[in-house]
Amino acid sequence: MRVKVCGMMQPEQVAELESIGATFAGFIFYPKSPRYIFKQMSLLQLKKIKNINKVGVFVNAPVEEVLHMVDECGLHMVQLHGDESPRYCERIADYISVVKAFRLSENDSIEWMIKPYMDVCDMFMFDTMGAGYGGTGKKFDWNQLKNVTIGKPYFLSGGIQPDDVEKLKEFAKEPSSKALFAVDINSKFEVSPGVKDMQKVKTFIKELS
Ligand SMILES: O=C(O)c1ccccc1N[C@@H]1O[C@H](COP(=O)(O)O)[C@@H](O)[C@H]1O
Repeated sequence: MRVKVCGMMQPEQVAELESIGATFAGFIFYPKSPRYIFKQMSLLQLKKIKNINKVGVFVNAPVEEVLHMVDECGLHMVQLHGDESPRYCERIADYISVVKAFRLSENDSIEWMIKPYMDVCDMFMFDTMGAGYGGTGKKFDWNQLKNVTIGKPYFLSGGIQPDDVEKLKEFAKEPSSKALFAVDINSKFEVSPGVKDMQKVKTFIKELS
């Protein structure tokens, strides 16, 4: 199973990701996040990272700013984690692959939420609704995804933790999980915001593969 390690802030830790089997590194471009990339990494350091797919995570940022960062930092994919409209996603998707994140509450109709985005995004992400926009460390009920036709590859996110490996393997076996593209990990693997426990990340990826 592919793994995206999100909220990376330390160049030395990013450098390790490929060799331990991660597919994507996520960088948060949301200034209000404790994982805001430019708190600990310079633009030049980010530009120099070449050995892993770089995903930029944005929250309601102006389109021009997102596209500027895509070019400046050499991003491979953009994750839109705010309240971005389908038209907004479409404008970004003209230039780069777009992952639209949906923050789920109990009883949300996923089919209804994703429908307007179906033709304007490349992939989806499902995360947990909470205070703020992401990095809540909380899980939603994955059963909400059962019996839903997602129709696009998706990332499973929200509070995924080191001891979730067996649960994830079981989830991936469900017929309705065939669109599961990758697992997204973040705050539950941290020593402090933006500083990952790389041993935990390594063990998780190894056990999951
Ligand atoms: O991590 C953040 O600070 C953040 C801020 C704003 C938008 C998105 C953010 N992170 C994303 O949230 C998911 C879930 O994180 P967690 O596992 O619940 O901590 C994470 O993978 C990021 O993509």
